[in-house]
Amino acid sequence: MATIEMTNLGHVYGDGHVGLEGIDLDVKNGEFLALLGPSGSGKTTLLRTIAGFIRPTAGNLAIGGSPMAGDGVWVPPEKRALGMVFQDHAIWPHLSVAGNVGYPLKLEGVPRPQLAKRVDAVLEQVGLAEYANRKPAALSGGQRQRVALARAIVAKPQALLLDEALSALDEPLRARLRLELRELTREEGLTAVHVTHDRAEALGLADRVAVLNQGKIQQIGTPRELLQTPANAFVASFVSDATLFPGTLVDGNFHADHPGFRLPVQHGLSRDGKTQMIGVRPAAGTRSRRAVAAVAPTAIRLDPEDKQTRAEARTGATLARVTSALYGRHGYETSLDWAGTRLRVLVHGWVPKEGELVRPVIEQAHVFCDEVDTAGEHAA
Ligand SMILES: Nc1ncnc2c1ncn2[C@@H]1O[C@H](COP(=O)(O)OP(=O)(O)OP(=O)(O)O)[C@@H](O)[C@H]1O
Repeated sequence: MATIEMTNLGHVYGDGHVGLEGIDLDVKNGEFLALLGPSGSGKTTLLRTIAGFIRPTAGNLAIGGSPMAGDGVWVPPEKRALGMVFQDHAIWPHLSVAGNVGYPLKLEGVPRPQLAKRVDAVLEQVGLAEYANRKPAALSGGQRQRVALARAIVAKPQALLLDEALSALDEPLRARLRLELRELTREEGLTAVHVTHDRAEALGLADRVAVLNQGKIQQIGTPRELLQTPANAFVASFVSDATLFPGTLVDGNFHADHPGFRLPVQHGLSRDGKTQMIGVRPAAGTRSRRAVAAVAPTAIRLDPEDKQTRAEARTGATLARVTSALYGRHGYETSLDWAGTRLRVLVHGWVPKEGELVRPVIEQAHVFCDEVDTAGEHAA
């Protein structure tokens, strides 16, 4: 277990592609950190840079307080004492389970009795004690991934690096391994960095999550912080499925371009009531500027179709039409067409029907300045 410190870390690939830029990230001792982001955001590049498979073109990396890369220092991967698990559980088919798990210790020249003891202990931890003599071909996908995990931790690495390690597994096995992985890293006090594009997995598993986009960190925070106080429109949209509404901020009041958008509370931060407008940071001396409001699916109430909504529709009010409603664990995940904007809403207590006319009531929005370009890109 160790800290991992990155300062202004960057990597430009040989063809000029920017993989990472200006990464400042400190992973604490024993912390479980998830790297989350869309495809091509730099998650794998960052993990491979920590592992030592990629040499950064800028900045510094230290593990356990020792410099690994930067300022003329370069420590190769095999000298970094890290455990790695990949998506495709690269284990050797010709070795038994115990042979696979003990391999890193054998390379280190650990004496046989000591090696056998440690292998037994780790196999016990991952629930494979009875499978020590089996060949990988006679194991299930989940069991093979447990072998890969046992092999990664057997030599007590400084940190565990996981690259989409659970992504190839089906639910509910994946959910079970997620829990086991968390328990195991806690028991061993392991520092872990886990790459995933699965938001639920990152939020459910990690102490903190670093959200990446286009090679840069957008926000680092606890799952709660990312959901409650997203740093920008990208994070709100990617992490919470927020719908983005471009508009203008005039003297601290947000005016959306969308004809139906209303924020009941304007001017500032009213955190006490249900209706909030958070995160308005108007630039000094600027009275009017473009901005974007991010509205999470949980921050909108839908009033179902009734006499009143039908009457409103006749008078030209901007109502929304339900395009789909999927039953989920937390309610109906509902998509709507709201005057050309695709709106996502989580509905409780009633079942929205396709084609139904409903009235969206926005209860909370995060408003961000300076992000109209990003907003345009990510608006649904
Ligand atoms: N070998 C390479 N040469 C040039 N560019 C590369 C190379 N590998 C990755 N890239 C680019 O670097 C950026 C980051 O890629 P990376 O694989 O780290 O993203 P990722 O977030 O892990 O994506 P995914 O979830 O699809 O695996 C992308 O724009 C990608 O096209």
